[in-house]
Amino acid sequence: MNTGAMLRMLDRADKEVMKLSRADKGAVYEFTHKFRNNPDNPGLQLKSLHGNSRLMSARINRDYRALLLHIAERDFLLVAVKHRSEVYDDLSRYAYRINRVTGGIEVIDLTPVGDSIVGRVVSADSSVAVPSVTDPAVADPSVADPQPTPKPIFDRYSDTELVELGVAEPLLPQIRDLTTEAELLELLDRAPQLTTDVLFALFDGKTYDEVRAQVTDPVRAEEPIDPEDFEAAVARPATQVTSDDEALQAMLVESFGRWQIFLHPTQRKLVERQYNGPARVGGGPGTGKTIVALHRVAYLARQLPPGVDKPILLTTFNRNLAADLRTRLMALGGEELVARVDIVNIDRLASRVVAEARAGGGRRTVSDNEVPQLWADFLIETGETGWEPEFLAAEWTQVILGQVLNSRIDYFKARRPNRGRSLNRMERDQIWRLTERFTTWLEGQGIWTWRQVAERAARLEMDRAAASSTESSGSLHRPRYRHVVVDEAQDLSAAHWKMLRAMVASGPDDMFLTGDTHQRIYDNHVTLGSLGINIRGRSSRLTLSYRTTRQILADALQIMTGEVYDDLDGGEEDLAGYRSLLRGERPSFRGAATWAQERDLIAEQVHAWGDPTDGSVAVCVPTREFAADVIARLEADGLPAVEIGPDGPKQPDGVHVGTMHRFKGLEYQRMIIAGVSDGLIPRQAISRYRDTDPKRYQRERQRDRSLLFVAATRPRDELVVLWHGTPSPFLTSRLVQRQLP
Ligand SMILES: Nc1ncnc2c1ncn2[C@@H]1O[C@H](COP(=O)(O)OP(=O)(O)OP(=O)(O)O)[C@@H](O)[C@H]1O
Repeated sequence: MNTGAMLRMLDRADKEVMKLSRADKGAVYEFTHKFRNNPDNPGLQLKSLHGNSRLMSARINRDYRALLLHIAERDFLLVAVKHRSEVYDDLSRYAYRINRVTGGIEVIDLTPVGDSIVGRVVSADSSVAVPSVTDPAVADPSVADPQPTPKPIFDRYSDTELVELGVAEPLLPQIRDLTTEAELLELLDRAPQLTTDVLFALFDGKTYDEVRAQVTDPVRAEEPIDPEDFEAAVARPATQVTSDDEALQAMLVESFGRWQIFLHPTQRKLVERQYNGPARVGGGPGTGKTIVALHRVAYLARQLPPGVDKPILLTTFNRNLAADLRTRLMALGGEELVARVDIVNIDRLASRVVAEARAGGGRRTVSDNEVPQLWADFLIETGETGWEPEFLAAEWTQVILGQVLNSRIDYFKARRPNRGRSLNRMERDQIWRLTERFTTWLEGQGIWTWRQVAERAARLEMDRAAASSTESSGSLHRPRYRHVVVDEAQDLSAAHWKMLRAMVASGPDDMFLTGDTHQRIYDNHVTLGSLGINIRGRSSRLTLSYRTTRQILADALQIMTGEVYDDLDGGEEDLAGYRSLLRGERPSFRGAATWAQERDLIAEQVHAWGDPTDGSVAVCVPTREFAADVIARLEADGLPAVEIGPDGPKQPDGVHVGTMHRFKGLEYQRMIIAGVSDGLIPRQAISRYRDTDPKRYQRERQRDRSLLFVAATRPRDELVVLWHGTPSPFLTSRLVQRQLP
């Protein structure tokens, strides 16, 4: 007879466990092991707490008891780890139920709010509302004058309204009494996830309807909920549990990252859904898009038949991001998972395709930044006049290569969005002929650009896919992958997308894309629908940031004020509902008279933080020259400084210093963004397009704004923004006026 049992852990319990001493954690590990082998083991003293209720306790060691919820015959959920005195003291403290909105299990600790020390020491001043991008003037609750008899925070909403949003009913009496942010935080520290999400969003000034649409609806169960069916409830995404016993044990022993174990219900739903075609997950920085992409890969891998091939492609924009994906996927699923996944950055994938077809002809690949200069050289050498090299470079990369145009006729018909001046047929004919001569000229020099490689790879893959559709099944030309997962999707070009589309057969779960157009830092704008990637009806958004504090988010969103962003498919996207449950200091803003003085401020700030050299602090600057200056300044003070290169920081320790592009995908505890001055951010060089090519000007400006936004959303706890001379126009007057004397 099988005496074993299933034991999963509810997400809130792991927070308690992680606070235990090493020895007690070890005891929890022992306990879970024994329990899974045989819950009836007399040493475990498993017993019901509420008479015939589902709530049970079991002995972990002399001091600690496990609080368990009995789900089914031999299926248990570890809901809390408590000191033994607490477990028997007052059982009316605990309520458990199935949430009527999400269908997930919630175990609620009903200890009254208000008596704790936290409630008294957190000052009301530290509350900062996160404004929405479109409405930066959202009321800040901290501004309200304190009343002699404070007004309950949520008195505008009836019980029914709150319950409809998914708030846990047993907490309603306590919620009614909340009058300060400190009390709210204390309550939310132990409230179920959805209650926390809803109350915070309301507190931040979101309307009832916004909260329903942005917070509640994404986690609403699709099927009717039976409030007594705990077996069904434990399987729903809304019940945040360890996925399996091994994960629970691994977490205790190896202190796994929380992200490896607990997905937010919204994240889990997206990971485990079956999609009828390409799906896209958007969302602001730090909302776990990469985490979702990684879990999606693991989920898809679990459905694969056994084999030694790599039917899943996991790709992203650049090399260091791909390396990071590999490390994180390894942490998530080990060798076995990584063995089934091809992890490669997009340009490398394209050059692999080209190399395999021997289509490169031994050419050296040069950076796309060199293209304008190459055009200039070509025009001088050939004596061609009449066109600006800049214009031709952009036309060639964005329209001809960008859209993988096959022929002159295709170019005549091509749409040229965002290209400024229009071209008649004769002009197009001239440009087409010039580009043909230009590519032959490049070939003569033994070079080509990454965009050309991508275009060539796309063409090869499209030909390959066309060949496979005309051949009988079992041919050599089977699609390369069964599933394609793309992170940082906002930065891929049309040619990249055409290549990817051709690499996987259209069908359920073929493509899964994560990305945020607010963080687009390369000049690639696409409409996926026109590239054969139809995400209509399969597009979702994550809104809860796990990385930065509400205070940092609020200021980062100010940087984005007034700009309009696309949704990769011809529509618009905003950051509505973007929020965080973390809190900290407000970022500080400070101007210096000169760059030399600003460097002194950087050094001063790092000293004020206690000179940490463990890689937890970074300085972000606009150019490499500035990076070199900062490194020299810090080193002059005896602080080891490390440059962030294309593959990430050159070593883990020291103060990391890098240009804005390098910060994509990185996270720090504290950061300084320096050189946020007018003329540097946005770059002075783009002002020449203001009159000659306003659309380009707009695009380049948006790109620089996104770079600043990406940088501002990397720190977890503290952010300092510095400039010299006039501050960047991206810093709103509200931010600049906050500067310290
Ligand atoms: N469910 C989760 N539980 C715990 N931590 C999480 C969870 N989801 C995400 N995180 C953490 O939040 C941080 C941001 O996650 P991630 O890098 O996936 O966000 P992102 O949306 O891809 O960000 P960006 O757009 O800035 O690249 C990481 O430190 C990650 O470990």
